[in-house]
Amino acid sequence: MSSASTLAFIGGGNMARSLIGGLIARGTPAADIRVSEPVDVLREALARDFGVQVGADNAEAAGPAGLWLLAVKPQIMRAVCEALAPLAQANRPLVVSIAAGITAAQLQRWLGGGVAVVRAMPNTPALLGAGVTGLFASVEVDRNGREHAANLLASAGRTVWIDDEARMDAVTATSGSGPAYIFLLAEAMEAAAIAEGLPADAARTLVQETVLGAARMLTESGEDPAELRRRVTSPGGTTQAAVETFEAGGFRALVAQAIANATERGRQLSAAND
Ligand SMILES: NC(=O)C1=CN([C@@H]2O[C@H](COP(=O)(O)OP(=O)(O)OC[C@H]3O[C@@H](n4cnc5c(N)ncnc54)[C@H](O)[C@@H]3O)[C@@H](O)[C@H]2O)C=CC1
Ligand SMILES: O=C(O)[C@@H]1CCC=N1
Repeated sequence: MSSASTLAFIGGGNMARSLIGGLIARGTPAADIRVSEPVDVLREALARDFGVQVGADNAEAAGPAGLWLLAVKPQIMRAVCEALAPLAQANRPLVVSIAAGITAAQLQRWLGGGVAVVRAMPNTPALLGAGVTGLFASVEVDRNGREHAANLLASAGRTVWIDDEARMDAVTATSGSGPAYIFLLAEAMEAAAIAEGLPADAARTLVQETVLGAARMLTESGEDPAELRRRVTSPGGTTQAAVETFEAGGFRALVAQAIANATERGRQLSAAND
């Protein structure tokens, strides 16, 4: 018998862990979360850290659950879904997939058709409740299903509905992968600070707090990033010297190309794993 309140994670890797951490921190009872994960150490860590029910059998985790959260890699999504198709047809759960690229139509087909499918693209700050998730619902998802999916992901941070599924690859390239871009910038800033003679621990603290402070100004002021940047930039000053260097090096075009390539990779993941 499946229960609407029980949630099954199929795959208990990095992103599942971040989402589970967010859910538990915001009051979802651990007893309502079941996780299926083949790697022993990951399974044991989830049970130890969050108190959730764990196992290695996908159907066993999914059987009692009204909502399935598919958190496996795009490359194995087809095999995982096809193995769960009889259960999906019998129980008609709400299925939420967080896989990059994989489309609602593919998930539908692999699960046997007629299943309510939501595509969600969260990001790892979900662990702190500071994530953001783009959501797309297939036509089979009713109002309750949309609310259920949105409430689930709201425990990870803010949610944004996307009407055109084709744009989910752009969401993935912007916010799904986005934390890695900020971490890359932090790595580069730290290395540069050390090269300028700062001790490593000082460089780390300075970069960490700068990223945090800038992110808070961006979100809490609601102001345009260009205006916030302008206020740091004294004419003829140090910031101007740095920003001109970024611009001369093609920073904006590089960011645009990086996000375009990530978007294209989403499409390729769909085609390659069909
Ligand atoms: N890491 C991230 O920042 C984000 C990842 N995603 C998506 O989340 C999904 C998972 O990504 P990660 O957590 O990064 O990868 P991961 O590799 O950390 O997690 C996937 C987990 O699935 C497990 N697994 C492998 N075969 C399985 C099977 N047959 N049944 C059940 N579990 C199985 C693996 O052992 C692994 O722990 C991907 O589809 C990715 O596109 C989405 C948003 C952000
Ligand atoms: O790199 C990836 O493919 C996944 C999807 C978004 C973040 N990580």
